[in-house]
Amino acid sequence: MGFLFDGLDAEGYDRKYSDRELVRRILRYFRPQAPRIITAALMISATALIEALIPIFISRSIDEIQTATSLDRVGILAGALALIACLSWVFNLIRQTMSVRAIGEVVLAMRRDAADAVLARDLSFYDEFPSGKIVSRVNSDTAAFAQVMTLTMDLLSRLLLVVVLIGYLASVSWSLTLILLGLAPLIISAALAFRAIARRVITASRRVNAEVSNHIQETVSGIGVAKTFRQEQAVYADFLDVNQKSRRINLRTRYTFSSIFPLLNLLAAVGTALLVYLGGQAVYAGELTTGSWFLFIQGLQSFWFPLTSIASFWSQFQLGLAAGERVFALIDAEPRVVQVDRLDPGRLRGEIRFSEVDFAYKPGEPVLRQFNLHIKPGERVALVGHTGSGKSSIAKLIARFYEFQGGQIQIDGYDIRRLDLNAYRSQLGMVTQIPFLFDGTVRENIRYGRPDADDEAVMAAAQRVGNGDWLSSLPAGLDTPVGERGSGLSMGQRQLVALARVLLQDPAILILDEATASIDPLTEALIQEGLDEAMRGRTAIIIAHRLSTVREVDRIIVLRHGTILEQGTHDQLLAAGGHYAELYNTYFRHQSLEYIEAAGRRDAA
Ligand SMILES: Nc1ncnc2c1ncn2[C@@H]1O[C@H](COP(=O)(O)OP(=O)(O)OP(=O)(O)O)[C@@H](O)[C@H]1O
Repeated sequence: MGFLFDGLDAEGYDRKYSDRELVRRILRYFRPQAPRIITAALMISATALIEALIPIFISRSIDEIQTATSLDRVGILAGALALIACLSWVFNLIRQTMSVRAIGEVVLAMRRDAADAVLARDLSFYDEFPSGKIVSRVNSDTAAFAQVMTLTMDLLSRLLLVVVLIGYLASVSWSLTLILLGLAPLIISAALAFRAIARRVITASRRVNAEVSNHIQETVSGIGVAKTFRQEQAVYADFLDVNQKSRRINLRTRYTFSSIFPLLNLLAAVGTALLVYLGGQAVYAGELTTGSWFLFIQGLQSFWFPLTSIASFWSQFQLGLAAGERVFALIDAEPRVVQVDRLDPGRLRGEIRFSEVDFAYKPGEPVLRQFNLHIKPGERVALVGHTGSGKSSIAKLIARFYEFQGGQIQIDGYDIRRLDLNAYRSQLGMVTQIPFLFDGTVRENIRYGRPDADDEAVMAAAQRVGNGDWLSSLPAGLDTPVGERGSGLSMGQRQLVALARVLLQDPAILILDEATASIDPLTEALIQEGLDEAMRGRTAIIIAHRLSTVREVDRIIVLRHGTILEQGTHDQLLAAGGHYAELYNTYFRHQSLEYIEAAGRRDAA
């Protein structure tokens, strides 16, 4: 039942499917599994039939033994029972294998579609929807759906057994069958009531368990900060509190479970007593054989499980469908970045033109308004401006991560919307502030830039960054593992790997978000060399944070609130004494050698 409360929060891309549409969609996944499902269904029917035979045979033996003159018949009945049990085992095995396989394949196909859809989504989708929830849809929701499908198969087989038994019982005694059927609503309503209670306590228990896990995760990930501020005791006390609460609630859950389910058994016992009493009277009056009496008592037992399951089945089935619906909604979420054509532009020259571009992440909150910018092939452009001025947004639009609402963006004269995204992005290199490295070796991470590159090409790219001097600082050279998200490397080393990766990729356009974090001077020099190498011969757009960069580029574009305030070289802009000069004084100047030397002299004085 673990899935019952997973990922139930609604998301913006959620939609309601009509029942028909939902069923049609589910059936489409099951269609390729038709042979397995049909086999399973046949096995379910066969098992139900022969399992119904077991109590019938036993009841017959009871009757036979009273009038038997020899034990032969009883022996035959016992043999038949053993045979039925074996057959039932075989049928069950086939059914389980078939249904597990069919459902497994369906889940595989759903997960594949969901993963495809997630990978195809543009970045705006990930901004809006937390990755944890997307993961939960691909993972838990598909599992929940599978669980419900398995449950449905099980229940169907049980129900079929009940139908066969009831049919037989009715032919033996109408009145007792009616009593048995009369107990059904009682059992179902009791089971429903108990289920409601169970659900409440389970919810509380799940919440508190999640709280405990969260607490542990937060404590472990923030342990460095806690230690720095000597807060270990407080963290420990908080944890004890949460743990105490968890113990209380989990105990209550256990008590509830251990008290309500025996109550259900009590109800079953009352029903049995009733049948024993009335059946006994009928046997006494000669209206019923002893064997049939036993059959009714046994019938209640077979009745019991499916009825309590039916009570909970419907809501579980709904939850399973809802899980399926959530997965379909994820698969069907409309992409916002839509290409209207698949033009392969060949090797790009790297010309970029924004004409009257309007862009907003959210309706009503424009970031760029009728924005114009022309970057020549091979030009090095630095974007500068205060935080929130729109630098990254321009880079993201060039990378086609987001859809813009008005105007046009052209790459080498082609409308960006008409390009084949794969072909285009293969010529677009990106180095982010905190480069994302995948768990693996440095070599694998560099090769990510061009998966078909051989070892020599990878090594050559690594050597082009700072003459390869940085490789000696890695314990196992290119084979050094980078750890999860690159955590095993220093920030500077990660930047160097990212630069080598982009050199191997050899893009026509390079987008670079310079790191703001300070790095030791040696690594900084290596990065600078790597950067120069990476920018050579291609168009480069740099979200600049370093003085050395802004001094080097062909053009600095100064942004404020999504508009270009001024542009030119470092010297031109300084001389103009405008916003850049102001930025320089507050942001870049302290990085200059003259400033650092003057500060040194002041400190010494
Ligand atoms: N994913 C997003 N969703 C919604 N709004 C966003 C998103 N990213 C940026 N914005 C908003 O768009 C505006 C421009 O942001 P942008 O990231 O382009 O600025 P920036 O100049 O790159 O800033 P920084 O130097 O801090 O990275 C800001 O007002 C910001 O709040």
